[in-house]
Formats: sequence, structure tokens, C-alpha cells
Amino acid sequence: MNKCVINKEVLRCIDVHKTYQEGPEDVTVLQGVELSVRSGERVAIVGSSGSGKTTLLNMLGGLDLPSKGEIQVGGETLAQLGERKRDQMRNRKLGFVYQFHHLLSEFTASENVAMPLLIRGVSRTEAQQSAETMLTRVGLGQRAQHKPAELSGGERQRVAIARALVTDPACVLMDEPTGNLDQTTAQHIQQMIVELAQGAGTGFVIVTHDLALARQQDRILQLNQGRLEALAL
Ligand SMILES: Nc1ncnc2c1ncn2[C@@H]1O[C@H](COP(=O)(O)OP(=O)(O)OP(=O)(O)O)[C@@H](O)[C@H]1O
Repeated sequence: MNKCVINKEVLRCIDVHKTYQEGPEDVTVLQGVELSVRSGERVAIVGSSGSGKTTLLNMLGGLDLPSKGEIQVGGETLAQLGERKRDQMRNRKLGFVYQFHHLLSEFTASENVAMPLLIRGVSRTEAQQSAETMLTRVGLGQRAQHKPAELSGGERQRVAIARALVTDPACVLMDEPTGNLDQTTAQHIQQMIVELAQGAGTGFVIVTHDLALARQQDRILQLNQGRLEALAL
């Protein structure tokens, strides 16, 4: 839990390029992205629609590999790990909050949040307890036994946030984390982000169109023409 004692680099991109070669024409989205995120640091990434934010986030999380360049998580290069090791790395070091939640519909909120702990081999009782503590933290203690279909969009979003945080990851990758939330709930989530960054040294990469959210982070980077540049707001 002493991640903040040593201010270490949790995530790094070195000259990252990405070209999609799936259609009739190649689409180059990233052209030399450089990024370093240290423990306890909160970085917002903004950019116009189609600028490549989701593409970058997927690569930071090891869901896709760069066409050129390198991504390091906790000092390890993702492309050099086999698929199984990459999965382990995702589970141990990263937390994800996707735009579309990806909750498992047949499981309760509590079971969804417990899932990454069960994958790690934590006992069912312990995983369930941690899940319920985390759900209470995001204001959903009363909804722990509900299935996703019985929750509102904002509540599902908060379940996804609880699931990303329950493993105490070194770095959390968030795609529009407050997209479906009212201002008060969004502010509550922002407070949690700050507490985790300062208390546990968790690093955050937050992709958003919400400039109010972006302004509350330590740094704002804009994805423009395939590169990240500092934005002063
Ligand atoms: N699998 C794919 N094959 C081909 N092109 C793709 C693929 N995925 C994304 N793209 C293209 O890459 C570009 C960047 O897409 P991406 O989803 O990363 O943008 P974004 O900045 O997240 O956009 P938004 O803010 O609208 O979510 C777009 O032009 C998109 O059409």
C-alpha cells in the first residue's frame, strides 16, 4: 500500500504509433505519442471525436498493441509479454472504467465488483467483503444485490468504477468516467479519485470530453494529430 512513498513511473508511452489496416485504406491514428504517468498523478486526456483517445486507452491497457513504439506498465514492456502475462499484468496493475461499463448482466453489482479479485485467487468471502466496501464507497451499498438491468445508467457507471478500484491497482484507465452522472455524483467520484491518488498513490489516466472534470486533474493533455500536447486551461 506504500505506492506513494516512492514516486515511481506507473505508465509510459515511448513514440507510440498506431495505424489501422482493416479497411480498404490504412488509417493512421497515433503518430508518436509520448506519455509518462507517475504514482499518485492524475492525467486528463482530451481531444476531438475521432482523435484517437479510445485507441490510446486500449493500448495503454494492453487490449491492443502499437504498430510502432513501446508501452510500459510498471517498467515492463507490454509487447514483450505473452498474452497470458499481459492478462495477468492487466489484472494486477491496472483498473479499467470503460464507456459502456461491460458489466456481466447475470451477476449482481457485488459479484461484478468481486470478479477481478476472484480471478486473482482471493477467497469468495474476502472478495465479497471488499466488493461491498467499495460499493459503499461509491454510494451504492444499498444496491449491492441488484443486477445491472435493475440499476440506472449512473449507478452502473459507479459499479464499473468500484470494480476498477477494488484491486488497488497502480494505475486506473478511465474512459468518460462521469459521462452518465449528475454533477453531485460526478463530484463525489472526483473526490474519490483525489483520495486514492493522494492516499494510495494510484495513478489515473482519464479520457474525457468534460472540461470541468479535466480541469480538476493535475495535468491536461490534448490528443491532436496523433500526438499528445500539454494544454493549459
Ligand atoms: N478497429 C478499427 N479499424 C479501423 N479504424 C478504426 C478502428 N478503431 C478506430 N478507428 C478509427 O480511428 C480513429 C480514432 O478512433 P477512436 O475511437 O480512438 O477516437 P476517440 O478520440 O476515442 O473518439 P470519440 O471521442 O468519438 O470516442 C477514428 O477515425 C476511427 O474511425
